[in-house]
Amino acid sequence: MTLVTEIRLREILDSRGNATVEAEITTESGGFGRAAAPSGASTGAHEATSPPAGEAIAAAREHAVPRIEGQVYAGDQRSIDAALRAADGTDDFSTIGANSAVSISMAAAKAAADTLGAPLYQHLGGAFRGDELPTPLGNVIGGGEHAADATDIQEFLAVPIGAPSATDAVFANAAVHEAVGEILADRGVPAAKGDEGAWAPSIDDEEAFEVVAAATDRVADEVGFAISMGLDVAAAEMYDADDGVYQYSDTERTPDEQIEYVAELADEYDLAYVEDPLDEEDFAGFAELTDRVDETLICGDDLFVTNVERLERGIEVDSASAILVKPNQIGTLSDAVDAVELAVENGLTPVISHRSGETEDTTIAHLAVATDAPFIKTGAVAGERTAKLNELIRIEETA
Ligand SMILES: C=C(OP(=O)(O)O)C(=O)O
Ligand SMILES: [Mg+2]
Repeated sequence: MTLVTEIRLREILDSRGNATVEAEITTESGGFGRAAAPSGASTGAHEATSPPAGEAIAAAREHAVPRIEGQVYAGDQRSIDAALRAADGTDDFSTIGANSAVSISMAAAKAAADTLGAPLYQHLGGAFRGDELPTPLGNVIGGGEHAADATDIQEFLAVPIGAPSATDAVFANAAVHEAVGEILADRGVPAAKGDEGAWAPSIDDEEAFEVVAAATDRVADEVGFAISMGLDVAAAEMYDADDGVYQYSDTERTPDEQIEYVAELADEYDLAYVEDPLDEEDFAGFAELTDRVDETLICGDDLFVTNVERLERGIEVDSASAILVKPNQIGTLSDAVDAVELAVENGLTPVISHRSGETEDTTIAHLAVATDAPFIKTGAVAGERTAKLNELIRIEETA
């Protein structure tokens, strides 16, 4: 039986060394699930609220735990997530915290899978899910809010679109990361790493494009399949709403100039993917850019924040061709899956994603496989990133 008998909550460390929430759930027949909440640095203004871990845990113990223990079945994910919403009583989880909610939601799914003796992706995706595995987007150079004194654009991503398998794609991204390190060294550029394990050199965006293009070309030649480039501009972080301009280190761009700039980059570098090219309130600007580019996925992260209401707004005006899905942006697995389903019904590509602050938790690898998402964004190297990538390799072996 999957009746939840016990929920334990504790503070653990995330990859930035901050406290985050970990949940453990035990079921009546001894099933066990453990999950932890990630945390963002370049968070969207419309994300669910995550208070400090200690406060979130205290609130969840008071409001949510008594409503679930002995009363809700872990295998019934919708009921678990409805109980979390009812316990919280707000739209944005500001009572118990999205960090408490998402860790309990994910731990329940894992406890149910354990009780059933099934892998998590199978429990979440069911027997008749598709058999495609997601292609990983690997962050190889990063700046913005994820590193000091580095690029303006937050993420330069390797996109191994021609990889014959997810495993080949994972290794290709790591090879691009290594090649970027070598090319930077050849140029005499010292580089530490940012929050997600990507190189964080003190170079301008133009040089980063050159370096990543050289690295993807070099590795594509070695592995014999196509590797494109992608970006997360995280443009909301550089948008100055008072002046109505995007602030770059060396220049500023009006919204029209920003659209022009990103469209030119997409053309010049054959970008397969651009996330958050414009401010999180600019549904119309996103739509203009999506219309301008042919081959480039335009993805909304801060724009949609995994929220079906914001996604509906974007669908009405054709704002984007892809949506980033981060379970902790919205607070439960059910809400995240609803966003994936609405996106797919309307022709948008779902991209399941990590946060810049992560743990060893591997739920998103299973979620991506369960939902047949074509892409997963979870870094290229660093332990908390390879935890998910290695899980994908294991899943590919058995799925
Ligand atoms: C992963 C990202 O960063 P953060 O978790 O800081 O929002 C992102 O912006 O896509
Ligand atoms: Mg983003």
